[in-house]
Amino acid sequence: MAKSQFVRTKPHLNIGTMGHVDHGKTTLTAAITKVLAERDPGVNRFVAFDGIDRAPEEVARGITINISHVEYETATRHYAHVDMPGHADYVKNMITGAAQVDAAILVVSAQDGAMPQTREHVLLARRVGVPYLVVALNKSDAVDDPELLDLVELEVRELLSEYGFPGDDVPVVRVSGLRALEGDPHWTAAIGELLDAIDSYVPIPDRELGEPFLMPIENVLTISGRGTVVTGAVERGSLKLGDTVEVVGLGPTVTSTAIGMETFGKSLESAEAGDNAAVLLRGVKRDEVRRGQVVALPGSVQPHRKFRAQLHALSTAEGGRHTPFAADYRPQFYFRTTNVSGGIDLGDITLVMPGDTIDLTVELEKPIAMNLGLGFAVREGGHTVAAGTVTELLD
Ligand SMILES: Nc1nc2c(ncn2[C@@H]2O[C@H](COP(=O)(O)OP(=O)(O)OP(=O)(O)O)[C@@H](O)[C@H]2O)c(=O)[nH]1
Ligand SMILES: [Mg+2]
Repeated sequence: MAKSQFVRTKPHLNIGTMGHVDHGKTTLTAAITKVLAERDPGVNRFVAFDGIDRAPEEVARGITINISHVEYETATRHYAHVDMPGHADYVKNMITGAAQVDAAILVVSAQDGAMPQTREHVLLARRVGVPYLVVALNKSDAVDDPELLDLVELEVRELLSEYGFPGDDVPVVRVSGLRALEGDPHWTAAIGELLDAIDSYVPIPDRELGEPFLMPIENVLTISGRGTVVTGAVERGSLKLGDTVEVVGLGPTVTSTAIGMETFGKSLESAEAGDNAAVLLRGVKRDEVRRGQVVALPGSVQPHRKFRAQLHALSTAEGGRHTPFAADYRPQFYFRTTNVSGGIDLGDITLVMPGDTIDLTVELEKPIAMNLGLGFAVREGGHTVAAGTVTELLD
């Protein structure tokens, strides 16, 4: 059965919900799809709360992409929305997902105000380069006192400014995901206001279409009778059907040709930066490629193990360590869609205190496809303890 063709009619943006555990990210995501499905049922589909976190489903004889994304359209734009979990595992998703979002909806419960993970996520959004934040002051139905809402709003604006976001200008919209899901007209209109704020505040991103193609691999699938498919969000550049690509990182570089492409179940002639794409690779076996590698224009990116970086050790208040670390430290380094352990050389520095920003040399156990400016996170025991940027390639 032939797939329908993906038609680019509106600019496409990637967006996500982030924020403290239980502040209502998933409820809000469901509410957005509900409000838009009612507004424009021809293009939008309601995704209920329990439909948002489900595992990827296989499409018979087709190519499946990462379905933890929901898709919707406003009057002017097409959005892919990823609902990021609020627990400690968050950062891994942030690096695989939010590093590629064009904006994030910071969900803050009006009942609780900014909490430790709200702070941690704002900091990480800054570090991994999320360019725009819009605040959903959720659970506003549960707060009767408008002065209390003003106070929470002020507190969130200050927090944003503290981490270099324009706290005075960021839209802060009072919403109730729960009441909107229940169909309450006041809170349904509030979701509309939030979407309007996103449409008007977040500019259409400059997609780096002129850059060499690069897509980090999130998943590898086998389509029986057709071959191996890799999925991910295109980071930069574009890829046409029939183009030659290299799969780089973690092991030997593999050369192949893109012989099929899809996005959200529709076939693509060309995958562009910002697209969630599935790419069928000719002649590649299932075990030759894996998550954590990148698909790239041949010769445009090399695997590296050794590099210089600027590193910010999160303060204890930002969710970081309680104690300093020294040169014998061997944590996990999270790049794009994978993590690798590595050792560090601190030069003259003996101890790195929580809150310090330093320059250091890192040597990874396995090579990662790397360019200058690539961001990474450092985690130990399920917690993010530092965020860094590659400043020099040493091998
Ligand atoms: N009163 C009220 N409760 C809400 C609202 N939104 C969510 N809740 C409730 O808050 C709880 C958490 O909601 P979720 O949407 O699961 O929160 P989350 O941020 O996705 O949680 P994690 O993914 O676990 O971090 C649920 O019991 C929701 O029913 C709201 O607007 N008003
Ligand atoms: Mg959730």
